Amino acid sequence: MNKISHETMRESSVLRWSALILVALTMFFAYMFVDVLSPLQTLLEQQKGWTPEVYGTFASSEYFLNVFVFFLFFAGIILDKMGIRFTGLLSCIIMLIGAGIKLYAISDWFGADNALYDLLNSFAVSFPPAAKLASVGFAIFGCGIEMAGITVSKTIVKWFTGKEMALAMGLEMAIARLGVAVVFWISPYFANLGTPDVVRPVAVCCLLLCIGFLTFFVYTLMDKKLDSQDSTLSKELDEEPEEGFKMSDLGKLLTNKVYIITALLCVLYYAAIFPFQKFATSMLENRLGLSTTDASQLFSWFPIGAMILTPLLGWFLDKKGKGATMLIFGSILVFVCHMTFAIYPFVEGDSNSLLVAYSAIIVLGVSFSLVPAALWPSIPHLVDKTYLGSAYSIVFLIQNFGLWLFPIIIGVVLDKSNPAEVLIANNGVYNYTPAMLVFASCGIFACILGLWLKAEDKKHGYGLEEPNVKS
Ligand SMILES: NCCCC[C@H](NC(=O)[C@@H](N)CCCCN)C(=O)O
Repeated sequence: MNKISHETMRESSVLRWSALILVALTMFFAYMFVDVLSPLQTLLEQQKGWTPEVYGTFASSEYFLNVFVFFLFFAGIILDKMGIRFTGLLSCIIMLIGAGIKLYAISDWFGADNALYDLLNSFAVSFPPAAKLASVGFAIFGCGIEMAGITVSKTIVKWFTGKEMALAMGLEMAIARLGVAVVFWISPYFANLGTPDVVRPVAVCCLLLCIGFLTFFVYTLMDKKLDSQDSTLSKELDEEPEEGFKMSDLGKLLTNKVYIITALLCVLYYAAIFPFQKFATSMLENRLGLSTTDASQLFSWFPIGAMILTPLLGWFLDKKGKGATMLIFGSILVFVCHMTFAIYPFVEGDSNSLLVAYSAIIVLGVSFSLVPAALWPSIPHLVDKTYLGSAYSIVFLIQNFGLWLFPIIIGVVLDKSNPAEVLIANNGVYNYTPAMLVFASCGIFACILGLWLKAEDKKHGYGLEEPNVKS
């Protein structure tokens, strides 16, 4: 009798974790690109005339096509139908195209003697042509990075189900956070290398994106081998082939109450994080009177804190569970941080003020570990794996709507709460209190949804409070 081997590459921890590192590196470089301009808002205003409103609209353009052309919706279907290798490579190519356009838009090559420049300058003149074209590039890049995000999530589920799934997701996010921390350091550094210039750091990050493409390409070789091992194994075990994705599965998703609660929690929570990240450097400059470099370095402790804690909390979730409880605590902490920046009477140059600011940023880092570490591994508990790609894509789609809307809201709130005459009277220092109150309110609503989710889990037993590793 032939002996059937149940071993696939997934059973080798070295190969499993190598696969994770390869896809995580793609996300590392992608996240660097996302925030390359975040620490340079002040320089953008001085050099390119991008007001907070222009900057806010540019920042939110990352999500525009995902939300309004439903790109993410199609990305989920493409992922479920075409698989990880095709979707992952496609997403990298889309990111590179978008990044190239953004680089061109802010460079000196795109200037007044250019027909496209003149065309973009012929309408909505308060929005500079460079910002318009950069927004188009960023919107295309946004399609790529979100498509890559759902592909990577599905990849992790593929390799780690029944194993250290939350730890793996936590580690992947930790590597992405490291990208954000690194870019908050190197972006002002490259910008100020010689004559201050916003183009240099963007060019560097474009090059790094190419490395991300290569690491994903290497991963596809492993993925192909794993698929062939899986199909040989199912033939040997005489298993029925898995049912593929059907359009009717989307209906199942959208009528799944607990899945929708999770998606709403996700949009509210992340609205208080990523849009805040776009304004954080400027907020710290204005609230504490710090230089761009100091504000940016202070803020970089947020992704660093999240980077250290997310895998640890992922490990905790694998071993002990308590996912829904983690979502509730994380939401409370985001509220605490934003309220601190909204109402604490910060004084320029005061060491207590600096201590409070550092503490609030660390609290935010802890929050940003608790929620992502628990949220993403909870999705496979709520839906069938045949439409997991679509399940991730629809959560991302709803979340992207919030990520698109909030930078615009905050830009408008900042402009309205700082009319020109008040700004002049305040020596150009922006009042950030109303904007921070908007962010804080998201934390409260997310917390309420977390409590609801926990109650539903208790009633129906989805296993959100259960450990992932089955011993
Ligand atoms: N495998 C990890 C899944 C998601 C991680 C999550 N990312 C997102 O939610 C993205 N849709 C938005 C990224 C926005 C960056 N501009 C995360 O916590 O990073």
